[in-house]
Amino acid sequence: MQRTYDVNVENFQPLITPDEFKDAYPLSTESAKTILEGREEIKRILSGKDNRRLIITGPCSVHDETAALEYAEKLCKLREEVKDTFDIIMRVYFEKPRTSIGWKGLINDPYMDDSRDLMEGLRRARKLLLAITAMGMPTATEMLDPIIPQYIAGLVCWTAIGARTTESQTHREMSSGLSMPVGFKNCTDGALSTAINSMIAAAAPQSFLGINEHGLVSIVNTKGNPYAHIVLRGGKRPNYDSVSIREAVETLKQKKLTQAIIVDCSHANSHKKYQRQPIVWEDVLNQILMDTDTGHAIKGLMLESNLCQGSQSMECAPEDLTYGVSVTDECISWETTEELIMGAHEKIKQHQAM
Ligand SMILES: O=C[C@H](O)[C@H](O)COP(=O)(O)O
Ligand SMILES: C=C(OP(=O)(O)O)C(=O)O
Repeated sequence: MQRTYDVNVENFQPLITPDEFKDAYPLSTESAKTILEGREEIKRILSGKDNRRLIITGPCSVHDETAALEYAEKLCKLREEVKDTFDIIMRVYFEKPRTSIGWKGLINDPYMDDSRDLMEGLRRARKLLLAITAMGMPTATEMLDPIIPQYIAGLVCWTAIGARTTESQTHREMSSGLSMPVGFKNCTDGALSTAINSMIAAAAPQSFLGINEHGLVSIVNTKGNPYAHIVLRGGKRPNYDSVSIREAVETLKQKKLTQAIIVDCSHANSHKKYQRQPIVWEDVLNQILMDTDTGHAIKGLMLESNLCQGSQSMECAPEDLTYGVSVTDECISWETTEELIMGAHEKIKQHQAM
């Protein structure tokens, strides 16, 4: 009889189980300390127990581990310098959600040649997260595939659910079981309601299908994630201005949700132009310095930043790419990043001394 299932599947390639994988690339004591302390600091900031703000900064996507490590080293030093005012977390993004098609990130296609060696991608992602957390740098990523967390989520301090998946039940269920605070982006058209509904769904206990650490397909029963929050990234129009932030605060209040907002200075808030990120940054910083309840609700800022500014096309061979330049969205340079963060640190210090 003609097959009625898997008609469009080319083949299945079994993976090693999450526990075998974690045994091969184990968590060190230093990394465990960074992750556990990093998550606690984020929770304290989101809940208002710590007055500092979060800065989630780093490349739009990691495609070159050497450049990511160089960035992490610089960021570690900066993190130490501004630790009185900010808690810096590094964007270490391996999964890229595409509007239609395109490179889906280091895990999906680590050789960037469409060979799609996911096992190698997972290995490289885990090794990089281990190296970055061993330096003492807390990590942020976007979780897209619902199986991947079993392989790497133990090394992540903050997770985003992106604008393209914020309305997805699968991602809300997954978030309800994740071990770290999860930020839900508003959806691509700018509607807040999808992210607000996500926060409610993620905070609730859920039951769904997943895999356990032995790789067994299982019913996953979760407790709910108490640290789900909203990330404003713009939509049809930017939403970092004080009127938009006020609207978000009022909506969170009405729904009796924690008034904790992270503003993404990139994406639709900057029309994906790296030159506009500093404009958004300064505006949001001024709102924070206003000491109003909207300013207090802004718990963090996100930057897309790399060693060098701009972006490059992936049309050339991977070895011909320019070092330290994004292959996905445009990023600000390291120099601009340092200038923005140091400038904000000084302004907050002066404000506190007044
Ligand atoms: O952050 C990255 C991109 O904005 C996201 O992956 C969508 O990219 P695309 O619209 O180029 O596919
Ligand atoms: C894809 C991203 O953002 P968004 O979901 O807001 O487009 C991202 O931060 O890499």
